[in-house]
Amino acid sequence: MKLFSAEQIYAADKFTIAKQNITSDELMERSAVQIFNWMHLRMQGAPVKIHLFCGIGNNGGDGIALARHLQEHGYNIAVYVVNYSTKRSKDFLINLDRLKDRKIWPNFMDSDGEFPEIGADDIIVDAIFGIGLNRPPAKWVGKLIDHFHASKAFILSVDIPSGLYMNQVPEQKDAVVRANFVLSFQTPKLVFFLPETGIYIDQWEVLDIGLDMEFLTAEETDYELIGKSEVLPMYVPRTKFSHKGTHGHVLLVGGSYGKIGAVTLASVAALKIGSGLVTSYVPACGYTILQTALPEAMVLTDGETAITSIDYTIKPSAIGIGMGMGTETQTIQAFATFLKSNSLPLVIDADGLNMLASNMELCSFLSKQTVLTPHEGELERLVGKWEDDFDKLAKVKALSKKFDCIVVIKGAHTITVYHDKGFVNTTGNPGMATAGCGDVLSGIITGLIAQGYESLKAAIFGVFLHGKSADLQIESKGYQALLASDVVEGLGTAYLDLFKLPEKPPQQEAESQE
Ligand SMILES: NC(=O)C1=CN([C@@H]2O[C@H](COP(=O)(O)OP(=O)(O)OC[C@H]3O[C@@H](n4cnc5c(N)ncnc54)[C@H](O)[C@@H]3O)[C@@H](O)[C@H]2O)[C@@H](O)CC1
Ligand SMILES: Nc1ncnc2c1ncn2[C@@H]1O[C@H](COP(=O)(O)OP(=O)(O)O)[C@@H](O)[C@H]1O
Ligand SMILES: [K+]
Repeated sequence: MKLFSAEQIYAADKFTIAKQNITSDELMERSAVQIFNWMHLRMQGAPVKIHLFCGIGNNGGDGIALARHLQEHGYNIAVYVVNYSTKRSKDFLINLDRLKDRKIWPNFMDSDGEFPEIGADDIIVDAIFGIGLNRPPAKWVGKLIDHFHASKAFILSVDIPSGLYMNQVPEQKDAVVRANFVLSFQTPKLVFFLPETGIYIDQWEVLDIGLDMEFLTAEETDYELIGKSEVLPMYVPRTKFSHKGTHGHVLLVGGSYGKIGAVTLASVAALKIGSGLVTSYVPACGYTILQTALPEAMVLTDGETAITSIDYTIKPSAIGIGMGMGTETQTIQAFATFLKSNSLPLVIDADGLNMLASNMELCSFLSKQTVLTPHEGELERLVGKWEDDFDKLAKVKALSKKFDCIVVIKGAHTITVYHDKGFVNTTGNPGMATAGCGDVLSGIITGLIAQGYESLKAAIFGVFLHGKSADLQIESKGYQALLASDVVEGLGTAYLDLFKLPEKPPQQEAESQE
């Protein structure tokens, strides 16, 4: 699913209005009806108090139009106009008149007034600011938002939590609505998924307001959200007459005394994701461990407790390097010599990234489209400190372009960046914040590349399957008990899940609840 910028959404509105020969007010009405239907389906006329806080732009207009529908269906509403500016939008005014025609008089709030009482069991509809926010909200609006939070009422945000920008991190962290639920028009927003801005959203859902599909399909976006429908076309099935040689040979180089587990986890993940052969290249202290833990893998050794040179005669189809490798001087030398001579597809993780960060000149020797899989700590060593999430993404894009590499920024929503484009993952859970999960990911990605997946697809698909496996595993194991080995174990079911159809089509599901 594409993640559009505010400019693209405004352009889509304009295009849709012209093509479908409707007015902007009709588009607003569609949006409001969609929100109303969503609420009505769940509330079934319940007499809960609904406080609608509406700004004076189009987001406010949506809220005012919604208030009319709620009132027509007998809901218990209170409407407030958050009068932060005198520049009211045309469609806001049209809807305000319609509300007044029905004898509904909103409370106009400004910097002087008192805030209304809101009960903990009430519902707040947040329609103060939408995607048009372009400067910090006034102080009193920030206080109103504090008042929302203090009430403990359920907050439903229209389109985007008020106070969040589309393309930057908010300056005042407390002047942003923390939404329990966001109903986002047509597409989710990038800020729902970034660590500094995603914290304002518990749950979200997209409402289709019928923006022109032709326009949306043709429009290129900087970011894409990766779900099942995006990765399914990437899947390459096995053929009947394939054999182990068909599915690639992974070479994993890593491990040091006390950290042989890292390369073991990567090796088993590479096998589980489907590579035909796996060779693990470890210091001698890891030989027995690996051969015992993983009889399916072949083992090559060098040095006693850390790798001192990387020499082999096998012909791997992809190489993963760095897991638990350490950063001893001789290991760095071996790593540098290896990079200078290697032209095979490569994945670099953990200490491989640390060695790269302290010797950035080595980046020019990376084979084309090398996959780097840093967590934020490793990333900072590579690109330096960033000001905020947007600055981080800009820095990563610059790195990707400079060295033609793919950067997998690991996190709650892992983002795979290649040149100017980012792919935002939707699977995974906090159970994965446990030792070794990153090693598993590097084994998965290397294993997919070895099987013939292009490096970018391997990174995107691998990140998806890694998170999906963990999502399926926590259903029986819970968050706390999840181990990296469980994520490896679940890879088979993650593959199978790709082909699972929803039990009922969503439409039917919705109808049957009515
Ligand atoms: N395609 C869509 O997604 C549609 C979106 N609609 C709604 O339209 C919204 C966008 O509406 P607008 O562009 O009117 O913008 P908003 O309603 O988000 O913002 C209000 C206006 O206030 C001004 N403003 C921004 N920051 C301010 C601040 N801190 N203090 C005072 N004034 C400030 C801006 O100039 C802006 O025009 C969407 O979020 C959505 O709710 C729908 O009504 C129609 C279709
Ligand atoms: N809260 C979370 N939600 C989703 N995924 C997570 C979360 N925390 C960690 N992960 C995932 O788990 C993996 C952890 O990797 P990493 O930090 O390198 O661990 P390690 O070095 O122990 O292997 C990454 O793929 C990351 O995206
Ligand atoms: K809002």
